[in-house]
Amino acid sequence: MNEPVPVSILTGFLGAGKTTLLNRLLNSGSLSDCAVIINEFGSVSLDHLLVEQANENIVELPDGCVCCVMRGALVDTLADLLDRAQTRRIPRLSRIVIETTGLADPSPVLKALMGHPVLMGMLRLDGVIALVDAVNGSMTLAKHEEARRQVAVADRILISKTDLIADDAVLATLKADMRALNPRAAFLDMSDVVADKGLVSCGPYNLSEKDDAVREWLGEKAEHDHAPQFEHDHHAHHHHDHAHSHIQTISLVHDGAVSFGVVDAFLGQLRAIAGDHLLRLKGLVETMEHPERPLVVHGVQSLFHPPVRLERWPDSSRGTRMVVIMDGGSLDEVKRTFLALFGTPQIDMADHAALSDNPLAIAGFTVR
Ligand SMILES: Nc1nc2c(ncn2[C@@H]2O[C@H](COP(=O)(O)OP(=O)(O)OP(=O)(O)O)[C@@H](O)[C@H]2O)c(=O)[nH]1
Repeated sequence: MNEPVPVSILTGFLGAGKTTLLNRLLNSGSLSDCAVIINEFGSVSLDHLLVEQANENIVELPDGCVCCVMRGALVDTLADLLDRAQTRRIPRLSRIVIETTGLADPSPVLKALMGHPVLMGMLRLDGVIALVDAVNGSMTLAKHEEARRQVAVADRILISKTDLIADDAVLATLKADMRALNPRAAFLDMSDVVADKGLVSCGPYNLSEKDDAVREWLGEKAEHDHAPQFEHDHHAHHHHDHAHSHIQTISLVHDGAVSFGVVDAFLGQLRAIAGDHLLRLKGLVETMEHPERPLVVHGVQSLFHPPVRLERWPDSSRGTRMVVIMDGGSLDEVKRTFLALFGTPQIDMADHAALSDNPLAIAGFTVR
């Protein structure tokens, strides 16, 4: 009988750096005999395009958040991978890594796996690795229950974007916030970690080392009624909260190339329109300046990363595909601005020149 295949869960709030870490692991060869399951929130999926390697072991779950509606699809995908490995249609798997969406509470995923006796005969739940962005981390933990749960269930917490933090006190506060949620997890700095197999291998997931609240979420009766540091409710459907909250997503698509100035103007306008409501922007853009090298844009709350260019298009589509995720605010305004700037004429709407010549627009970016 084959040894159970370890399953690692990679979690972390929107834009924390999960795909960046996966790319480092894939490029270092550490995941060569592993399968990677990617789940994304938003109907235009980009993550699989931003993962720099394409092979049959990288599987994208269809649109939807794995913690809510996608648990059935996850179980089917795992069963299919195991079947393909057993029937030697793919090589034997040494590990499966599941990347959750940034809005996922990982506990229902863990619970779904733990509660599936057939799968658990063939799989072994290994570590939960949570990524936390040093720039937005404390604010995100304060505002979003999903982020608190990601930290609480983790065995290992990787802190990303420490290179962007000038003040050590910010990091100290973040670590204290995370300690309050998870007293035992190891903290690692993303800029120090070696991207090898050891990073995703934490050893069997050990519930007895977890906080009472975590054991309760995972269905193990806890001694106490609640743990005060988590403002979670005990309603059976707590994990559906984000589906009914103010979090909304929009996909913006445009055919044909645009100038870099248009992209720059749109990013400036987006910051102004969305303000604190913006959780995430990511996109691939065909620019007139380098049509063969797509521009990748990333915004994570108020932090906009410098756009980068990919060497080539990851698939046969061209043009612009962007996803914007907001917590409240007006997606409609974002859409109208996009249509105006990207050159889709609309009645009663400012045109491109009026918007891009706006003296209040936020100053631009340089492209790496
Ligand atoms: N400076 C810096 N940028 C980082 C670091 N980690 C990630 N980023 C940037 O953060 C942005 C978002 O990173 P992703 O890897 O796409 O984040 P993600 O968690 O996969 O995002 P979602 O799937 O949307 O939740 C990108 O522009 C990355 O280059 C880091 O340690 N330092």
